[in-house]
Amino acid sequence: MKDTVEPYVTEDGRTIGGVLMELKHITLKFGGVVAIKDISFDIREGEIRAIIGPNGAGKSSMLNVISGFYTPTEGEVWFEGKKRPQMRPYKVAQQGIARTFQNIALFSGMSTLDNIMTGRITHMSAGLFSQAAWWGKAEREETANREAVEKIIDFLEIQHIRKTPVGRLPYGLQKRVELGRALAAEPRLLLLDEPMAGMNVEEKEDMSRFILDVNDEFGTTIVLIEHDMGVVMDLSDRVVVMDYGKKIGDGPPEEVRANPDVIEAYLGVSHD
Ligand SMILES: Nc1ncnc2c1ncn2[C@@H]1O[C@H](COP(=O)(O)OP(=O)(O)OP(=O)(O)O)[C@@H](O)[C@H]1O
Repeated sequence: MKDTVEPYVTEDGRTIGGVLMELKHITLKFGGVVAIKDISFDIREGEIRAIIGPNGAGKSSMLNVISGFYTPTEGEVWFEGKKRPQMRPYKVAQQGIARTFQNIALFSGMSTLDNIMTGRITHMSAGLFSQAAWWGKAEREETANREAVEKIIDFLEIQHIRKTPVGRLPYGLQKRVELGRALAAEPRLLLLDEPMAGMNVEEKEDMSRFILDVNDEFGTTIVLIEHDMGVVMDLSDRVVVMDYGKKIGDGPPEEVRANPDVIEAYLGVSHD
């Protein structure tokens, strides 16, 4: 099953396909600090892949390599069977990779609707000039974008706050709006940086359900960084474990949980 590159069906009926992204021998240095040391792993189509590890292990740095925000010092990123050349993050976004951030990065004075609309940017071809010249095209595009955003609002059950400035929303709902903005890009690969951080139990349950629903209903491949081990064990198909920039474990949650190196480095110490 998990060790083969053949597609397989999970116990809960989801199909995991071939390799979507491959990280090959990634090293990332910041001056003298080696944040990632020669790490390789793959991400398969349709799976939920978790990256865990103690504080400072290099998880966010790895997510930033995947999103194209950081260029690795050494190593290669392969996406859809091709080596990804060095490219700007917005180009990577256009390839179908979207993300949320550890600290909420929304426009607090803008409504839920408008914030999610900003996630459609990669689907907007009509620039300002062409909007003036081709009003009809821009209008059709606007309508299509509005429809896509409304669907996301329904999906995330946030109709009641669609007009509310997000700065006035409780934290858990702000995180849901941020997820909505990432979904608005209709990503093939969705990167979630600590989606449950700072949430209460009920908010975590809601967010877990939405992550599973996104994966199930849209077939979106998801990579998430998470500290809550219960959440990681419940949600993920496979887990990469990092410690001091190195990979010390990689496999299904139950296998990783039994790995002595992981127990020593991570599971044995308390977090947050
Ligand atoms: N922009 C940067 N400049 C210099 N050093 C950095 C930078 N970003 C990360 N680092 C360093 O790289 C290492 C890994 O950091 P990173 O934030 O990736 O870890 P993390 O596992 O995500 O940690 P946390 O769980 O605390 O978010 C740390 O030693 C950190 O100080």
